[in-house]
Amino acid sequence: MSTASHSSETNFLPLIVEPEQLQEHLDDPQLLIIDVPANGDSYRQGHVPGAIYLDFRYLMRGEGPVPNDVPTVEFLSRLFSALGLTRDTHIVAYDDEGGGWAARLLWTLELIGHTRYSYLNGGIHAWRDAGLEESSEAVAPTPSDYHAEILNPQVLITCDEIKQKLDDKQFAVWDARSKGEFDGERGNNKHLGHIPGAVNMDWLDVMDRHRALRIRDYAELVTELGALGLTPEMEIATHCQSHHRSSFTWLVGKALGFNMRGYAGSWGEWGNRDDTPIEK
Ligand SMILES: O=S(=O)([O-])[S-]
Repeated sequence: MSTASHSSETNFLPLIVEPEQLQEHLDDPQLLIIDVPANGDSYRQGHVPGAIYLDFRYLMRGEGPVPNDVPTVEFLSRLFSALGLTRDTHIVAYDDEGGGWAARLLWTLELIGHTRYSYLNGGIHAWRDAGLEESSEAVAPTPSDYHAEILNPQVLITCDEIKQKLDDKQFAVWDARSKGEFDGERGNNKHLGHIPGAVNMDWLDVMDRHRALRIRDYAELVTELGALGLTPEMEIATHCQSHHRSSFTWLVGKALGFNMRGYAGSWGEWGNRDDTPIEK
């Protein structure tokens, strides 16, 4: 069995890759394109040529008090071996919903120290919008022997850490849920509302609906986030209900140069405990 180590350092594609850029690299042997759609039929209907399919449910633990938590390292080792990850693989992830599940995959890779990755900006919608060729042929992965360990634990933030940091002026919480959930008017949790001091920018508002769900203009986003009190110097925890939508805000924050951490427990944990402060 191989031992855990960070991925190779140099990336041949940027963090956020455009369809045309990806197309130029489709034949690169180090490239592993992963389609992780919200709707399982999306892959069958058409995917980027050579892309393999990943069921998004494998990115969460699926059991225990916080089912949306990170899977065990044993599970992640099996998962990434089945997908064929090696230290030199450059992963490009995308989905059919503007980046939520793709970003959860990339966030998980960052957590295990595999930083050779990109997000296909806008996912399959942008690929289609660019008029590029699609395939409907299923691609089988070539398994590897990948040994996962949590090598970048700071990419994750826990409930207790957030509680301890709430009075820290250099710390902020970006709640990626809808306004209704943030205001405590919607949700199926024991307690509704938000983390005290959190700011709300819905993940959908980060996507450009006129540009096939690509990430909106960076300068505009930085200005809007700044107006909410989020700046690149701060440590920012982001969450939603189960760290799916907020994986995308984590990725976008990272692309903008912010210091982001993902709260995997999210409101599924915070809103169902009795020892967490809540504001409405
Ligand atoms: O998108 S979600 O994790 O909040 S259900």
